[in-house]
Amino acid sequence: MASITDPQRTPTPVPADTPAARTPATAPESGTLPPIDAVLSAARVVAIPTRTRFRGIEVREAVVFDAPRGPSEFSPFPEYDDAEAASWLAAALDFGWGEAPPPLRDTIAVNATVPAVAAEEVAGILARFPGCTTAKVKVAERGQSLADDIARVRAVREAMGEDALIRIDANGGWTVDEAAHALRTLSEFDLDYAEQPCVTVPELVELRHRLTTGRRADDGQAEGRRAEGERAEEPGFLADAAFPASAGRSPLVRIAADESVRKAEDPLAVARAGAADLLVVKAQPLGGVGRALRIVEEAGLPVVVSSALDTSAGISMGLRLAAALPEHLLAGACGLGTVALLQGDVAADPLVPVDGRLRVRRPALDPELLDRYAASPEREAWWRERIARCRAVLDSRGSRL
Ligand SMILES: O=C(O)CCC(=O)C1=CC=C[C@@H](O)[C@@H]1C(=O)O
Ligand SMILES: [Mg+2]
Repeated sequence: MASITDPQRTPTPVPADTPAARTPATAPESGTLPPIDAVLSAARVVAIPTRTRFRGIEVREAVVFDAPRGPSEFSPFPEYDDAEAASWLAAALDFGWGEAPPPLRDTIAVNATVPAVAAEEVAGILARFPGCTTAKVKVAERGQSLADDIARVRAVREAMGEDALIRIDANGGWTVDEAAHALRTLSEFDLDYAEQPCVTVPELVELRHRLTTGRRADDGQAEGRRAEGERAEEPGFLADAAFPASAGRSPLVRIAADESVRKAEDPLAVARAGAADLLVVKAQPLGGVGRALRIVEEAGLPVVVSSALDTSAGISMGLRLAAALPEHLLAGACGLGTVALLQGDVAADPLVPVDGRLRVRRPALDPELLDRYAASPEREAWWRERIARCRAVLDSRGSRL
């Protein structure tokens, strides 16, 4: 990323519930990144247990900033390298010290997010998302089977009723063959879309082709399975060589790209390749609200704004992105209700769904909660060093607010 400058941005009033009247006394000169000392002195590191294991995580660590423009967050997953994590820092600095684009709406509908839990646990998870009429269900979890996925999706359909929209997210866990088979099987649940069913853009292209025509692009033999995939041993996964032709030209189920946007060198490649019907966009990995907006506008595909399992500080960044999107590009409920999956939060009035929606706001950080969830001194030091290294990466890229 050469720059996170957005000359189009106009100053926006800080929403009422921010620690507001805080003048941007420490705000940097327009465009310049805030000094590292100011960034570190605004930082608090928290470690918040999840209610249920989610993408292998049982404790969510995050840095939250008590920044001049309001709370902000830096929470790349620990395994990400500095080059990738630097974009998350750009986003945090942009939201905490820069100007956010003006919101076009006051509330955002959100989906319930259902981790890869046993079917019996589904109702308990959904109860944390009151009023949500869309659910996103994790599937293709390592060590589980398609039968587990079907049982989980069925439990969601039974709990939410026929009118609910159900999406699935495979996090790239399937080969093309596995995905084609799984999506045909899951089509009885009338899915809204399937998020990142396979890892690569060519795989997504092939899958979309197959879901549209019922045939393989090369009309050849079944491809090999993902070598390390435990699910690969499941009988019947290759029984799809003659995938039944779908009627007409629309795919059996829409394909959404997530990792192919947020982890790609070129976040627009997936749209250019015609590999997805819609995009899932996240403000932190894409370098901030302004940059994500530009990517969405260039891609020209409908989007769902989603969380990175952030605290309310990071969720407010995602909300601001969702609130700034042109209406025709917003593809339904956003994946921003995930504070409900955490055991606690950094705000006394957290951004959890009410009547299936979140109000667009930046809740203040609560000092008592920051103390309660403070990370250990070792983890605190690790995150502070990470911030300094990522900040150096941004300097080397010539990044600006
Ligand atoms: O989109 C949602 O409903 C919630 C957010 C979500 O699913 C994710 C958050 C954080 C990490 C990701 O593995 C995961 C995703 O893949 O979309
Ligand atoms: Mg996803």
